[in-house]
Amino acid sequence: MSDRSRPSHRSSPRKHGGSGGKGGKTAPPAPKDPARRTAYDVLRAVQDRDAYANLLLPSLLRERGLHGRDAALATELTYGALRRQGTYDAILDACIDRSLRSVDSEVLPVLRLGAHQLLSTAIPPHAAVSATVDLARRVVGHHRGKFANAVLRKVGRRGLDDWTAIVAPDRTADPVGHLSVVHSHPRWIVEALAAALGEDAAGGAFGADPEPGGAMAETERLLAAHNERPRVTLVAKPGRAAVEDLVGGGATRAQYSPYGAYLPEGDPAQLREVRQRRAAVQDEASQLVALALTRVGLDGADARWLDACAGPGGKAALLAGLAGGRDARLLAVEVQAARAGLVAGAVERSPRDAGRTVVADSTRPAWRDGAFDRVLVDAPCTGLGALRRRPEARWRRTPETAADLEPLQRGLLARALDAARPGGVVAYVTCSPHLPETRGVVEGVLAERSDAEPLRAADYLGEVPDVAAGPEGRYVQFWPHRHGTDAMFLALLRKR
Ligand SMILES: C[S@@+](CC[C@H](N)C(=O)[O-])C[C@H]1O[C@@H](n2cnc3c(N)ncnc32)[C@H](O)[C@@H]1O
Repeated sequence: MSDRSRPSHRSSPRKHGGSGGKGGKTAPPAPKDPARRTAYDVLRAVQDRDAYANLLLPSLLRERGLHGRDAALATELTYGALRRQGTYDAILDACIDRSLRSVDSEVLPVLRLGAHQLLSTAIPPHAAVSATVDLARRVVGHHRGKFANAVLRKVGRRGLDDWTAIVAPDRTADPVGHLSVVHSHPRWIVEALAAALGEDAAGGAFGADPEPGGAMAETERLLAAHNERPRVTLVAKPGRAAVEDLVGGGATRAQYSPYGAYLPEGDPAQLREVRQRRAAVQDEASQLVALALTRVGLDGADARWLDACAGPGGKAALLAGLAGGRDARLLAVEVQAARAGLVAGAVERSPRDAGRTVVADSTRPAWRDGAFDRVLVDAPCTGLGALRRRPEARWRRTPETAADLEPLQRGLLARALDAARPGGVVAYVTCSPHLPETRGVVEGVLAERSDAEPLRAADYLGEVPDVAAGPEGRYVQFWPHRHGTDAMFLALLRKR
Protein backbone atom coordinates (compact mmCIF):
# COMPACT_ATOMS: atom_id res chain seq x y z
CA MET A 1 0.00 0.00 0.00
CA SER A 2 1.15 3.48 -0.58
CA ASP A 3 2.41 5.62 2.22
CA ARG A 4 -0.18 8.35 1.87
CA SER A 5 -1.58 7.87 5.35
CA ARG A 6 1.74 8.04 7.13
CA PRO A 7 1.43 9.88 10.42
CA SER A 8 2.82 13.36 10.56
CA HIS A 9 4.90 12.65 13.66
CA ARG A 10 8.14 12.87 11.77
CA SER A 11 7.33 16.46 11.05
CA SER A 12 8.37 17.11 14.65
CA PRO A 13 5.98 18.25 17.33
CA ARG A 14 8.47 21.01 18.15
CA LYS A 15 6.80 22.61 21.09
CA HIS A 16 6.86 19.47 23.15
CA GLY A 17 10.50 18.97 23.71
CA GLY A 18 10.73 20.43 27.21
CA SER A 19 8.82 19.98 30.36
CA GLY A 20 7.30 23.43 30.17
CA GLY A 21 9.58 25.61 32.26
CA LYS A 22 11.10 25.13 35.62
CA GLY A 23 10.96 26.72 38.99
CA GLY A 24 7.51 28.17 38.41
CA LYS A 25 4.87 28.34 41.09
CA THR A 26 4.08 24.98 42.58
CA ALA A 27 1.00 24.27 40.56
CA PRO A 28 -0.48 21.14 42.10
CA PRO A 29 -2.93 19.32 39.86
CA ALA A 30 -2.62 21.35 36.63
CA PRO A 31 -0.84 18.69 34.56
CA LYS A 32 2.50 19.77 33.16
CA ASP A 33 3.18 18.42 29.72
CA PRO A 34 -0.41 17.25 29.34
CA ALA A 35 0.27 15.34 26.11
CA ARG A 36 2.82 12.97 27.65
CA ARG A 37 0.80 12.67 30.83
CA THR A 38 -2.29 11.73 28.87
CA ALA A 39 -0.39 9.16 26.80
CA TYR A 40 1.01 7.71 30.03
CA ASP A 41 -2.43 7.51 31.64
CA VAL A 42 -3.83 5.67 28.61
CA LEU A 43 -0.93 3.19 28.53
CA ARG A 44 -1.40 2.51 32.25
CA ALA A 45 -5.15 1.97 31.82
CA VAL A 46 -4.59 -0.37 28.85
CA GLN A 47 -2.02 -2.33 30.83
CA ASP A 48 -3.74 -2.39 34.24
CA ARG A 49 -7.43 -2.56 33.48
CA ASP A 50 -7.73 -3.68 29.87
CA ALA A 51 -8.93 -0.27 28.67
CA TYR A 52 -9.33 0.33 24.92
CA ALA A 53 -6.99 3.07 23.75
CA ASN A 54 -9.25 4.09 20.87
CA LEU A 55 -12.07 4.80 23.33
CA LEU A 56 -10.17 6.15 26.34
CA LEU A 57 -7.80 8.49 24.53
CA PRO A 58 -10.45 10.64 22.81
CA SER A 59 -12.40 10.95 26.05
CA LEU A 60 -9.29 12.02 28.04
CA LEU A 61 -8.35 14.51 25.32
CA ARG A 62 -11.81 16.03 25.58
CA GLU A 63 -11.88 15.99 29.39
CA ARG A 64 -8.46 17.66 29.63
CA GLY A 65 -9.13 20.13 26.85
CA LEU A 66 -6.21 19.02 24.66
CA HIS A 67 -6.34 20.28 21.08
CA GLY A 68 -4.08 20.79 18.10
CA ARG A 69 -0.45 19.87 18.71
CA ASP A 70 -0.99 18.57 22.23
CA ALA A 71 -3.74 16.21 21.06
CA ALA A 72 -1.63 15.14 18.06
CA LEU A 73 1.37 14.43 20.27
CA ALA A 74 -0.67 12.48 22.84
CA THR A 75 -2.20 10.41 20.03
CA GLU A 76 1.12 9.74 18.34
CA LEU A 77 2.79 8.70 21.59
CA THR A 78 -0.08 6.49 22.74
CA TYR A 79 -0.62 4.66 19.46
CA GLY A 80 3.07 4.52 18.60
CA ALA A 81 4.10 3.07 21.97
CA LEU A 82 1.32 0.48 21.87
CA ARG A 83 1.92 -0.58 18.28
CA ARG A 84 5.69 -0.85 18.62
CA GLN A 85 5.63 -2.27 22.14
CA GLY A 86 7.18 -5.61 21.11
CA THR A 87 10.14 -3.94 19.43
CA TYR A 88 10.66 -1.42 22.21
CA ASP A 89 10.47 -4.07 24.91
CA ALA A 90 13.19 -6.11 23.20
CA ILE A 91 15.38 -2.99 23.05
CA LEU A 92 14.60 -1.92 26.62
CA ASP A 93 15.40 -5.43 27.79
CA ALA A 94 18.86 -5.04 26.29
CA CYS A 95 19.35 -1.75 28.16
CA ILE A 96 18.50 -3.06 31.61
CA ASP A 97 20.72 -5.27 33.76
CA ARG A 98 17.82 -7.32 35.05
CA SER A 99 14.87 -8.62 33.05
CA LEU A 100 12.33 -6.13 31.73
CA ARG A 101 9.66 -8.29 33.34
CA SER A 102 10.90 -7.25 36.77
CA VAL A 103 10.37 -3.54 36.04
CA ASP A 104 7.47 -1.95 37.95
CA SER A 105 4.25 -1.71 36.01
CA GLU A 106 4.14 2.06 36.74
CA VAL A 107 7.57 2.59 35.17
CA LEU A 108 7.22 0.39 32.09
CA PRO A 109 4.86 2.75 30.21
CA VAL A 110 7.28 5.63 30.81
CA LEU A 111 10.11 3.62 29.26
CA ARG A 112 7.98 2.67 26.26
CA LEU A 113 6.95 6.29 25.73
CA GLY A 114 10.58 7.36 25.93
CA ALA A 115 11.68 4.63 23.53
CA HIS A 116 9.04 5.67 21.02
CA GLN A 117 10.11 9.30 21.08
CA LEU A 118 13.78 8.38 20.75
CA LEU A 119 13.44 5.74 18.06
CA SER A 120 10.45 6.70 15.93
CA THR A 121 9.83 10.44 16.13
CA ALA A 122 11.74 13.55 15.16
CA ILE A 123 11.71 14.87 18.72
CA PRO A 124 15.35 15.77 19.55
CA PRO A 125 16.83 13.06 21.79
CA HIS A 126 17.80 15.37 24.66
CA ALA A 127 14.27 16.79 24.72
CA ALA A 128 12.71 13.32 24.53
CA VAL A 129 14.78 12.10 27.48
CA SER A 130 14.39 15.16 29.69
CA ALA A 131 10.62 15.46 29.12
CA THR A 132 10.11 11.75 29.73
CA VAL A 133 12.27 11.75 32.86
CA ASP A 134 10.31 14.77 34.13
CA LEU A 135 7.15 12.77 33.56
CA ALA A 136 8.66 9.79 35.38
CA ARG A 137 9.55 11.93 38.39
CA ARG A 138 6.01 13.25 38.59
CA VAL A 139 4.25 9.92 38.21
CA VAL A 140 6.62 7.43 39.86
CA GLY A 141 8.97 9.56 41.98
CA HIS A 142 12.53 10.81 41.87
CA HIS A 143 14.30 7.50 42.43
CA ARG A 144 12.59 5.70 39.59
CA GLY A 145 12.96 8.81 37.47
CA LYS A 146 16.73 8.33 37.76
CA PHE A 147 16.33 4.74 36.61
CA ALA A 148 14.29 5.88 33.60
CA ASN A 149 16.95 8.46 32.80
CA ALA A 150 19.72 5.84 32.79
CA VAL A 151 17.76 3.42 30.62
CA LEU A 152 16.63 6.02 28.07
CA ARG A 153 20.14 7.37 27.70
CA LYS A 154 21.25 3.88 26.68
CA VAL A 155 18.32 3.55 24.27
CA GLY A 156 19.23 6.88 22.67
CA ARG A 157 22.74 5.70 21.76
CA ARG A 158 21.47 3.91 18.64
CA GLY A 159 18.76 4.31 16.03
CA LEU A 160 15.89 1.88 15.53
CA ASP A 161 17.50 -0.11 12.70
CA ASP A 162 20.77 -0.51 14.60
CA TRP A 163 18.89 -1.70 17.65
CA THR A 164 16.76 -4.22 15.80
CA ALA A 165 19.87 -5.59 14.07
CA ILE A 166 21.17 -6.33 17.57
CA VAL A 167 18.08 -7.57 19.40
CA ALA A 168 16.05 -9.39 16.71
CA PRO A 169 16.76 -13.07 15.98
CA ASP A 170 18.57 -13.81 12.74
CA ARG A 171 16.13 -13.75 9.83
CA THR A 172 17.40 -16.90 8.16
CA ALA A 173 17.54 -18.97 11.33
CA ASP A 174 14.26 -17.75 12.79
CA PRO A 175 12.19 -15.71 10.32
CA VAL A 176 9.12 -15.65 12.54
CA GLY A 177 11.10 -14.45 15.56
CA HIS A 178 12.86 -11.87 13.42
CA LEU A 179 9.66 -10.38 12.00
CA SER A 180 8.01 -10.58 15.40
CA VAL A 181 10.64 -8.28 16.95
CA VAL A 182 11.27 -6.01 13.97
CA HIS A 183 7.56 -5.39 13.28
CA SER A 184 6.29 -5.76 16.82
CA HIS A 185 3.79 -8.61 16.69
CA PRO A 186 3.50 -11.69 18.92
CA ARG A 187 4.96 -14.78 17.27
CA TRP A 188 1.63 -16.58 17.05
CA ILE A 189 0.09 -13.68 15.10
CA VAL A 190 3.03 -13.61 12.67
CA GLU A 191 2.50 -17.33 12.08
CA ALA A 192 -1.28 -16.98 11.75
CA LEU A 193 -0.99 -14.14 9.24
CA ALA A 194 1.68 -15.94 7.22
CA ALA A 195 -0.58 -19.00 7.03
CA ALA A 196 -3.50 -16.85 5.88
CA LEU A 197 -1.29 -15.34 3.17
CA GLY A 198 -0.16 -18.81 2.09
CA GLU A 199 3.44 -18.24 3.17
CA ASP A 200 5.38 -20.57 5.42
CA ALA A 201 8.02 -19.79 7.96
CA ALA A 202 10.68 -21.60 5.95
CA GLY A 203 10.29 -19.11 3.10
CA GLY A 204 8.21 -18.67 0.00
CA ALA A 205 4.62 -19.54 -0.64
CA PHE A 206 3.15 -22.96 0.06
CA GLY A 207 3.45 -25.04 -3.07
CA ALA A 208 5.01 -22.21 -5.04
CA ASP A 209 8.45 -20.86 -5.83
CA PRO A 210 10.01 -18.78 -3.08
CA GLU A 211 9.05 -15.13 -3.44
CA PRO A 212 11.60 -12.54 -4.32
CA GLY A 213 12.33 -10.57 -1.16
CA GLY A 214 13.04 -13.59 0.99
CA ALA A 215 11.13 -15.66 3.45
CA MET A 216 7.67 -14.35 4.31
CA ALA A 217 8.08 -11.26 2.15
CA GLU A 218 4.37 -10.55 1.90
CA THR A 219 3.82 -11.26 5.58
CA GLU A 220 6.43 -8.62 6.27
CA ARG A 221 4.58 -6.07 4.14
CA LEU A 222 1.41 -6.82 6.06
CA LEU A 223 3.10 -6.50 9.45
CA ALA A 224 4.63 -3.19 8.41
CA ALA A 225 1.20 -1.94 7.29
CA HIS A 226 -0.17 -2.70 10.76
CA ASN A 227 2.23 -0.15 12.19
CA GLU A 228 1.00 2.63 9.92
CA ARG A 229 -1.80 4.94 10.87
CA PRO A 230 -4.86 3.91 8.84
CA ARG A 231 -6.55 6.51 6.73
CA VAL A 232 -10.02 7.62 7.78
CA THR A 233 -12.69 6.26 5.44
CA LEU A 234 -16.25 7.52 5.42
CA VAL A 235 -19.42 5.98 4.10
CA ALA A 236 -22.24 8.03 2.63
CA LYS A 237 -25.34 6.18 3.78
CA PRO A 238 -27.33 5.26 0.67
CA GLY A 239 -30.41 7.38 0.24
CA ARG A 240 -29.28 9.83 2.91
CA ALA A 241 -26.06 11.32 1.56
CA ALA A 242 -23.94 11.12 -1.57
CA VAL A 243 -20.20 10.71 -1.92
CA GLU A 244 -20.23 14.08 -3.74
CA ASP A 245 -21.42 15.70 -0.50
CA LEU A 246 -18.39 14.29 1.31
CA VAL A 247 -16.07 15.33 -1.50
CA GLY A 248 -17.51 18.83 -1.23
CA GLY A 249 -16.49 18.76 2.43
CA GLY A 250 -12.84 17.95 1.68
CA ALA A 251 -12.89 14.14 1.33
CA THR A 252 -11.72 12.28 -1.77
CA ARG A 253 -13.67 9.57 -3.52
CA ALA A 254 -12.74 6.06 -2.36
CA GLN A 255 -10.90 3.73 -4.72
CA TYR A 256 -13.40 0.85 -4.67
CA SER A 257 -16.57 1.49 -2.71
CA PRO A 258 -19.21 3.55 -4.53
CA TYR A 259 -20.31 4.80 -1.10
CA GLY A 260 -16.86 5.52 0.31
CA ALA A 261 -14.64 8.57 0.65
CA TYR A 262 -11.27 9.15 2.32
CA LEU A 263 -10.77 12.02 4.73
CA PRO A 264 -7.15 13.09 4.43
CA GLU A 265 -6.99 14.90 7.76
CA GLY A 266 -9.05 16.45 10.49
CA ASP A 267 -11.97 15.36 12.60
CA PRO A 268 -14.71 13.51 10.67
CA ALA A 269 -17.26 15.50 12.69
CA GLN A 270 -16.15 18.57 10.74
CA LEU A 271 -18.40 17.27 7.95
CA ARG A 272 -22.05 18.18 8.28
CA GLU A 273 -23.14 14.80 6.88
CA VAL A 274 -21.27 13.01 9.68
CA ARG A 275 -22.72 15.28 12.38
CA GLN A 276 -26.18 14.61 10.98
CA ARG A 277 -25.48 10.85 10.85
CA ARG A 278 -26.11 10.73 7.12
CA ALA A 279 -22.49 9.60 6.79
CA ALA A 280 -20.19 7.77 9.18
CA VAL A 281 -16.68 6.45 9.60
CA GLN A 282 -16.50 2.94 8.11
CA ASP A 283 -13.63 0.94 6.69
CA GLU A 284 -13.92 0.44 2.94
CA ALA A 285 -13.74 -3.36 3.12
CA SER A 286 -16.66 -3.33 5.59
CA GLN A 287 -18.67 -1.43 3.00
CA LEU A 288 -17.70 -3.80 0.21
CA VAL A 289 -18.50 -7.08 1.98
CA ALA A 290 -21.98 -5.77 2.80
CA LEU A 291 -22.36 -4.56 -0.77
CA ALA A 292 -21.32 -7.97 -2.16
CA LEU A 293 -24.19 -9.60 -0.26
CA THR A 294 -26.65 -7.27 -1.98
CA ARG A 295 -25.20 -7.99 -5.45
CA VAL A 296 -25.94 -11.71 -5.54
CA GLY A 297 -28.80 -12.38 -7.94
CA LEU A 298 -31.89 -14.06 -6.44
CA ASP A 299 -34.75 -15.87 -8.11
CA GLY A 300 -38.01 -14.81 -6.54
CA ALA A 301 -38.57 -12.56 -3.55
CA ASP A 302 -35.96 -10.13 -2.31
CA ALA A 303 -37.79 -8.34 0.45
CA ARG A 304 -36.50 -9.59 3.81
CA TRP A 305 -32.92 -9.11 4.90
CA LEU A 306 -31.32 -10.07 8.22
CA ASP A 307 -28.18 -8.73 9.89
CA ALA A 308 -27.65 -11.35 12.60
CA CYS A 309 -24.72 -9.60 14.41
CA ALA A 310 -25.43 -5.95 13.90
CA GLY A 311 -23.76 -3.98 16.71
CA PRO A 312 -22.61 -1.23 16.52
CA GLY A 313 -24.45 -0.92 13.23
CA GLY A 314 -21.98 0.05 10.52
CA LYS A 315 -23.00 -2.59 8.00
CA ALA A 316 -26.63 -2.48 9.13
CA ALA A 317 -26.79 1.22 8.22
CA LEU A 318 -25.45 0.53 4.74
CA LEU A 319 -27.72 -2.48 4.24
CA ALA A 320 -30.80 -0.60 5.50
CA GLY A 321 -30.06 2.18 3.01
CA LEU A 322 -29.74 -0.29 0.14
CA ALA A 323 -32.78 -2.28 1.29
CA GLY A 324 -34.87 0.91 1.35
CA GLY A 325 -33.85 1.65 -2.23
CA ARG A 326 -35.23 -1.75 -3.30
CA ASP A 327 -38.32 -1.77 -1.17
CA ALA A 328 -36.85 -4.49 1.05
CA ARG A 329 -36.67 -4.47 4.89
CA LEU A 330 -33.71 -5.16 7.15
CA LEU A 331 -33.98 -6.75 10.58
CA ALA A 332 -30.84 -5.82 12.56
CA VAL A 333 -30.23 -8.16 15.50
CA GLU A 334 -27.79 -7.58 18.35
CA VAL A 335 -27.45 -9.56 21.56
CA GLN A 336 -26.12 -6.73 23.73
CA ALA A 337 -28.73 -4.13 24.56
CA ALA A 338 -26.29 -1.20 24.72
CA ARG A 339 -24.88 -2.07 21.31
CA ALA A 340 -28.39 -2.54 19.92
CA GLY A 341 -29.00 1.10 20.92
CA LEU A 342 -26.09 2.08 18.68
CA VAL A 343 -27.53 0.01 15.84
CA ALA A 344 -30.90 1.72 16.19
CA GLY A 345 -29.18 5.11 15.96
CA ALA A 346 -27.18 4.02 12.91
CA VAL A 347 -30.17 2.76 10.91
CA GLU A 348 -32.69 5.42 11.90
CA ARG A 349 -34.13 7.49 9.08
CA SER A 350 -33.08 4.93 6.46
CA PRO A 351 -34.97 5.34 3.18
CA ARG A 352 -38.54 4.06 3.58
CA ASP A 353 -37.69 3.44 7.23
CA ALA A 354 -36.26 0.09 6.07
CA GLY A 355 -34.28 -0.83 9.19
CA ARG A 356 -35.64 -2.37 12.39
CA THR A 357 -33.43 -3.24 15.38
CA VAL A 358 -34.07 -5.92 17.99
CA VAL A 359 -32.13 -7.24 20.95
CA ALA A 360 -31.93 -11.02 20.48
CA ASP A 361 -29.58 -13.97 20.39
CA SER A 362 -29.12 -15.07 16.78
CA THR A 363 -28.04 -18.56 17.88
CA ARG A 364 -31.54 -18.99 19.35
CA PRO A 365 -33.60 -17.28 16.70
CA ALA A 366 -37.13 -16.09 17.29
CA TRP A 367 -37.82 -16.15 13.54
CA ARG A 368 -38.90 -19.15 11.52
CA ASP A 369 -36.48 -21.06 9.29
CA GLY A 370 -36.36 -19.81 5.72
CA ALA A 371 -37.74 -16.37 6.64
CA PHE A 372 -35.06 -14.26 4.95
CA ASP A 373 -33.81 -13.71 1.41
CA ARG A 374 -30.41 -12.30 2.40
CA VAL A 375 -28.56 -12.84 5.68
CA LEU A 376 -25.37 -11.27 6.99
CA VAL A 377 -23.36 -12.90 9.78
CA ASP A 378 -20.59 -10.47 10.75
CA ALA A 379 -19.33 -12.77 13.48
CA PRO A 380 -17.55 -11.79 16.68
CA CYS A 381 -13.89 -12.62 16.03
CA THR A 382 -10.33 -11.96 17.18
CA GLY A 383 -10.21 -8.71 15.19
CA LEU A 384 -6.77 -9.60 13.79
CA GLY A 385 -7.85 -7.76 10.65
CA ALA A 386 -8.13 -4.42 12.44
CA LEU A 387 -4.76 -4.28 14.17
CA ARG A 388 -4.03 -0.87 12.61
CA ARG A 389 -6.96 0.69 14.39
CA ARG A 390 -6.84 -1.19 17.71
CA PRO A 391 -3.26 -0.72 18.77
CA GLU A 392 -3.31 -2.89 21.90
CA ALA A 393 -5.31 -5.78 20.40
CA ARG A 394 -2.25 -7.67 19.20
CA TRP A 395 -0.98 -7.94 22.79
CA ARG A 396 -4.32 -8.94 24.22
CA ARG A 397 -5.45 -11.69 21.86
CA THR A 398 -4.16 -15.23 22.24
CA PRO A 399 -4.59 -18.37 20.15
CA GLU A 400 -7.12 -19.40 22.79
CA THR A 401 -9.25 -16.34 21.96
CA ALA A 402 -9.84 -17.79 18.50
CA ALA A 403 -10.51 -21.28 19.82
CA ASP A 404 -13.01 -19.93 22.37
CA LEU A 405 -14.93 -18.04 19.67
CA GLU A 406 -15.22 -20.92 17.23
CA PRO A 407 -18.35 -22.60 18.65
CA LEU A 408 -20.20 -19.26 18.62
CA GLN A 409 -19.05 -18.48 15.07
CA ARG A 410 -20.18 -21.90 13.87
CA GLY A 411 -23.50 -21.62 15.69
CA LEU A 412 -24.21 -18.20 14.21
CA LEU A 413 -23.40 -19.36 10.67
CA ALA A 414 -25.48 -22.54 11.02
CA ARG A 415 -28.51 -20.58 12.29
CA ALA A 416 -28.03 -18.00 9.53
CA LEU A 417 -28.22 -20.78 6.94
CA ASP A 418 -31.39 -22.01 8.63
CA ALA A 419 -32.80 -18.48 8.44
CA ALA A 420 -32.22 -18.19 4.68
CA ARG A 421 -34.90 -19.43 2.30
CA PRO A 422 -34.04 -21.92 -0.47
CA GLY A 423 -32.28 -19.89 -3.16
CA GLY A 424 -31.41 -17.20 -0.60
CA VAL A 425 -27.87 -16.09 0.22
CA VAL A 426 -25.80 -15.86 3.41
CA ALA A 427 -22.66 -13.78 3.85
CA TYR A 428 -20.22 -14.93 6.54
CA VAL A 429 -17.85 -12.09 7.44
CA THR A 430 -15.04 -11.64 9.94
CA CYS A 431 -12.75 -8.72 10.60
CA SER A 432 -9.93 -11.25 10.72
CA PRO A 433 -7.98 -13.30 8.20
CA HIS A 434 -7.13 -15.99 10.81
CA LEU A 435 -7.88 -19.31 9.05
CA PRO A 436 -9.60 -21.16 11.92
CA GLU A 437 -12.25 -18.43 12.15
CA THR A 438 -12.62 -17.82 8.42
CA ARG A 439 -12.32 -20.88 6.17
CA GLY A 440 -12.22 -23.20 9.19
CA VAL A 441 -15.68 -22.13 10.34
CA VAL A 442 -17.23 -22.04 6.87
CA GLU A 443 -15.84 -25.40 5.81
CA GLY A 444 -16.68 -26.95 9.18
CA VAL A 445 -20.31 -25.87 8.92
CA LEU A 446 -20.64 -26.86 5.26
CA ALA A 447 -19.20 -30.31 6.03
CA GLU A 448 -22.14 -30.93 8.32
CA ARG A 449 -24.93 -30.00 5.93
CA SER A 450 -25.84 -30.43 2.31
CA ASP A 451 -28.26 -27.52 1.90
CA ALA A 452 -25.71 -24.80 1.10
CA GLU A 453 -22.89 -24.22 -1.40
CA PRO A 454 -20.22 -21.56 -1.66
CA LEU A 455 -20.43 -18.94 -4.39
CA ARG A 456 -17.30 -17.39 -5.83
CA ALA A 457 -17.41 -14.27 -3.68
CA ALA A 458 -14.78 -12.32 -5.64
CA ASP A 459 -17.13 -12.37 -8.66
CA TYR A 460 -19.36 -9.93 -6.76
CA LEU A 461 -16.49 -7.53 -6.12
CA GLY A 462 -15.05 -7.36 -9.62
CA GLU A 463 -13.72 -3.84 -9.09
CA VAL A 464 -11.26 -4.96 -6.39
CA PRO A 465 -8.04 -6.70 -7.50
CA ASP A 466 -6.33 -9.54 -5.63
CA VAL A 467 -9.13 -10.42 -3.24
CA ALA A 468 -9.89 -14.02 -4.22
CA ALA A 469 -8.65 -16.48 -1.59
CA GLY A 470 -8.99 -20.12 -0.61
CA PRO A 471 -9.72 -23.17 -2.75
CA GLU A 472 -10.61 -22.14 -6.30
CA GLY A 473 -10.50 -18.56 -5.09
CA ARG A 474 -13.96 -18.93 -3.63
CA TYR A 475 -13.57 -16.57 -0.70
CA VAL A 476 -12.72 -12.89 -0.48
CA GLN A 477 -9.89 -11.71 1.71
CA PHE A 478 -9.02 -8.00 1.92
CA TRP A 479 -5.57 -6.94 3.16
CA PRO A 480 -4.22 -3.67 4.56
CA HIS A 481 -1.02 -3.85 2.50
CA ARG A 482 -2.86 -4.69 -0.75
CA HIS A 483 -6.06 -2.71 -0.49
CA GLY A 484 -5.47 -0.14 2.27
CA THR A 485 -8.42 -1.62 4.17
CA ASP A 486 -8.90 -3.81 7.20
CA ALA A 487 -8.32 -7.53 6.57
CA MET A 488 -12.00 -8.47 6.18
CA PHE A 489 -12.96 -11.99 5.13
CA LEU A 490 -16.12 -12.83 3.16
CA ALA A 491 -17.74 -16.11 2.18
CA LEU A 492 -21.01 -16.11 0.22
CA LEU A 493 -23.16 -19.22 0.57
CA ARG A 494 -26.24 -20.04 -1.48
CA LYS A 495 -28.99 -21.97 0.29
CA ARG A 496 -30.16 -24.91 -1.81
C1 LIG B 1 -18.07 -8.00 14.58
S1 LIG B 1 -19.36 -7.30 15.48
C2 LIG B 1 -20.48 -6.81 14.22
C3 LIG B 1 -20.12 -5.48 13.58
C4 LIG B 1 -21.28 -4.89 12.82
N1 LIG B 1 -21.81 -5.78 11.82
C5 LIG B 1 -20.92 -3.57 12.16
O1 LIG B 1 -20.62 -3.56 10.95
O2 LIG B 1 -20.93 -2.55 12.83
C6 LIG B 1 -20.20 -8.67 16.15
C7 LIG B 1 -21.42 -8.32 16.95
O3 LIG B 1 -22.15 -9.51 17.19
C8 LIG B 1 -22.74 -9.43 18.45
N2 LIG B 1 -23.12 -10.78 18.87
C9 LIG B 1 -22.33 -11.71 19.49
N3 LIG B 1 -23.04 -12.83 19.70
C10 LIG B 1 -24.28 -12.62 19.21
C11 LIG B 1 -25.46 -13.40 19.16
N4 LIG B 1 -25.48 -14.64 19.67
N5 LIG B 1 -26.58 -12.87 18.61
C12 LIG B 1 -26.55 -11.62 18.10
N6 LIG B 1 -25.46 -10.82 18.14
C13 LIG B 1 -24.34 -11.32 18.68
C14 LIG B 1 -21.67 -8.77 19.30
O4 LIG B 1 -22.21 -8.22 20.47
C15 LIG B 1 -21.13 -7.72 18.33
O5 LIG B 1 -21.82 -6.52 18.48
